[in-house]
Amino acid sequence: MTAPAISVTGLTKRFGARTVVDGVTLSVAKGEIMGFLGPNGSGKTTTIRMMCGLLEPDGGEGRVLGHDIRHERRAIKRKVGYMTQRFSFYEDLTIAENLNFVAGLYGMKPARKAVRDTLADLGLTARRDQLAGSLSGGWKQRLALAACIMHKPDLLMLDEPTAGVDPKARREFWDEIHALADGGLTVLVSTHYMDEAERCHRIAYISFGHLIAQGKVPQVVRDAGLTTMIITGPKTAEAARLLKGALGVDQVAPFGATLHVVGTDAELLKKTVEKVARDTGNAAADSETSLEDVFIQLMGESEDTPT
Ligand SMILES: Nc1ncnc2c1ncn2[C@@H]1O[C@H](COP(=O)(O)OP(=O)(O)OP(=O)(O)O)[C@@H](O)[C@H]1O
Repeated sequence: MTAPAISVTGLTKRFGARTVVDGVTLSVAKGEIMGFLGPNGSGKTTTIRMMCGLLEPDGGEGRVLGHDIRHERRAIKRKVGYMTQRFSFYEDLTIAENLNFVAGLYGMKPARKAVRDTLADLGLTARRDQLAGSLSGGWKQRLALAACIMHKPDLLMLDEPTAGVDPKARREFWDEIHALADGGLTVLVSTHYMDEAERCHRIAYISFGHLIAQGKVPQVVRDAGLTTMIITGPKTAEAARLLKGALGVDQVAPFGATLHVVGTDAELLKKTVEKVARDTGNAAADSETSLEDVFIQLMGESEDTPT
């Protein structure tokens, strides 16, 4: 078996008196796409920065691409492509000029060939002379990705790469990520989008610096142990009012003309939902629990027990 691309245990980081990453243990196989999820400020970026060799951990240890995360940070940095949340280019330079600049930063020789190959790999050749500032959100992300993979990294760290990008461009971006992973690149990607989480091979969920769930998406959904029911009919708003805070009900959310109701105690939930549906002249039915239901639940639970 080949060594994992990432294998870290007990990763911890403190800023002043605050522990923002607390004992994170994570393993990512070569060629795997690992999704990193969690509320704002939960410690995703900080964890990514420790694993890229950009930030020294206060506790924990591990290896990334075979290098020690404490003592071989330079070697890690060379082999990682890191797309930060606010990736920026020179807006008044063309796509090709921006990539040329990045090739120069990495000391790539011959730069012209590296740029030409990267443009071709990411379908940017036809736009090579377009000014970066005039690109749509989707093409900007593609240019950012091009800049991150030009030096042929073995590991790609993407921090919310598609924030604010439309669904079609996001889908194309993800097709690209999968193509890169098929070629052996390992990808760790943080996101707030459920559809993107579902496109990862595995996901890890972090809350208040703690890793509280990880696995394949169906496994994470199963492990959450939730039951979901839907209510449909003419009076879903009235049903929602009655269900909020009712026995056995943890979440109530309208989705178009239906109401999703989620709880941890299946029996109690069913009893309450069926009664409310009857009383309001609506219909109740069993439904599938979604990943979003699970994340909302995890967020709620961790709010109750902050560390
Ligand atoms: N250099 C720093 N100094 C002090 N506090 C910091 C520093 N970097 C991050 N933090 C704090 O650490 C916590 C975790 O931040 P981090 O950026 O890792 O979270 P995140 O999960 O990536 O959030 P988001 O989804 O909003 O990007 C936040 O409360 C943040 O304010």
